[in-house]
Amino acid sequence: MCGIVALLSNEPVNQRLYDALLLLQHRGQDAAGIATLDGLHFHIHKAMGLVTDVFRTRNMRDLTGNMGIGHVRYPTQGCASSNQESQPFYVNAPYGIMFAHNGNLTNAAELTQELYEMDHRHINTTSDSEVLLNVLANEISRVTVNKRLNAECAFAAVREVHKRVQGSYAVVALFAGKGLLAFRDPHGIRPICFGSNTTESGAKEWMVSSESVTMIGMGFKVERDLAPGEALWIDLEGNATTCQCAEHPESNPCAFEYVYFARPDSTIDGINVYGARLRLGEYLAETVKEKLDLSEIDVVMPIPDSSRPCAQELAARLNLSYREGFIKNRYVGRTFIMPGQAIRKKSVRQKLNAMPVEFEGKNVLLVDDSIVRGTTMTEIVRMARESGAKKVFVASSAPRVMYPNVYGIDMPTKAELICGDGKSAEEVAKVIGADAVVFQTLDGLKNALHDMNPSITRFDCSCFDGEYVTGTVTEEYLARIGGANAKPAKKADDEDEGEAEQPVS
Ligand SMILES: O=P(O)(O)OC[C@H]1O[C@H](OP(=O)(O)OP(=O)(O)O)[C@H](O)[C@@H]1O
Ligand SMILES: NC(=O)CC[C@H](N)C(=O)O
Ligand SMILES: [Mg+2]
Repeated sequence: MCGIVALLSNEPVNQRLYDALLLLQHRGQDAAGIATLDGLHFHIHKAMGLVTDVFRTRNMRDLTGNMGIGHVRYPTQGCASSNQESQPFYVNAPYGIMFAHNGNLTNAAELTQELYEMDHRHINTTSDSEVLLNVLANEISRVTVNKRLNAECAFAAVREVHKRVQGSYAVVALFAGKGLLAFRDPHGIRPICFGSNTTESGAKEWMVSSESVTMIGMGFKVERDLAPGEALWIDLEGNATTCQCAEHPESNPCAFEYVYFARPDSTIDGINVYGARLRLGEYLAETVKEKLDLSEIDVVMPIPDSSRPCAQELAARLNLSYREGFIKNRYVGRTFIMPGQAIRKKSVRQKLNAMPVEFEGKNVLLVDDSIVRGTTMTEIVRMARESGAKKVFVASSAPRVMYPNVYGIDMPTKAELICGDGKSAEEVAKVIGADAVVFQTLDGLKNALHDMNPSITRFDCSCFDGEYVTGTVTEEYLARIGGANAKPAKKADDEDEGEAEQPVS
């Protein structure tokens, strides 16, 4: 999952893009970048690291201009530890395009070859986002032969992109001297929304972002989500036009956004994420009631951060007491999206600390939003026992994660998933050392989300049920990415660290 943002204004945008990226930091911790457009000149700064580490005062000063885009990266393809694969990406023709992508293409290898042989375009990284940028650039070139780039041309190009590209994509692309294009894949797997604001001088400014929290946090009015397959063009005068570009759009938003990825204070496709997590707690409470003897449970505890709303609702429904037994170190980021198992494992202990006073002599029910590789829960159960818990039960607000995700969450192989070999809840309990484990049912997940927005009839639940909504994912593809991703990534420490300056706050 990455975070993308674009801002078009009549005032400088550098500081506000930085602020927006801070609000999207939970979507990607590996790299960050901002590109601004000043007249016909792009300025860009991007590097590995958190937003606060990447941007120094001198970088910010260089990012002049009243429009720009930003990106925080959580890699799914290509090299995880490369400055060159951090975004935004740039191509100089046609016009000069600065580009940021959230999602994952499932035909990037075929497209790379096709781009080289048919379109004579060279891809110089292993990032699927560079591939998508070049497909877009190629289609823009084709539709603008003897024409000036405008909304109509941009939409025609997006139609062609939909035909060639498979997978998930939410994109912002800034064209030098022309305007901003944003678009979403025909299944609407990854989120993207847009909003506006009227400045003190009366001018209208626009923001496009992965999540509504950036707009709310920065005083913009959320207009709406881009619909699946829809594109938005905003010209340099600030005139915005939208167009449905897909032949058969379908709304299949990613269920994992609601379970874990997105911020609870965002609303995606009409579903408030916090509300969805409470609802998941209601359904999970029903399953816990069926599977466990409630009289045995003394206390319900969340695993900070993401499981809190679910755990609170579950405790309330079951009339059980709710306590915080784990204290989170606020300076350690999200462990699931860290690169590499060793760092993830070490970080769980650094991030969470158990308070014996809440555990001694008690039977505890620990609630997490998901158990994916089992890294967190294995450590957590051990810590609960070390702190004096008698019995340790575990509940997950997501069903068993059994299949690779190919749409933007970095879990490409079954082998790395604790339930990838089809383990039952009892078998998982043995592996993580719990007395019992209860998973949300698949229907519980689907119903909870559907209740929140009945107009959406199918969510992308592929990592839970193995059904890939784009219909283009083959066994051969899954085998290929499993192999490719098994390659050890280059260590982040190998990169140039640059000179230290004061971060901008
Ligand atoms: O089974 P695993 O592979 O360990 O993955 C699942 C865990 O990872 C996430 O936490 P994370 O620390 O990333 O973020 P959070 O603070 O938002 O809960 C998620 O909330 C689970 O706790
Ligand atoms: N999670 C994402 O959206 C990743 C974007 C892109 N596939 C990359 O690996 O950089
Ligand atoms: Mg967690």
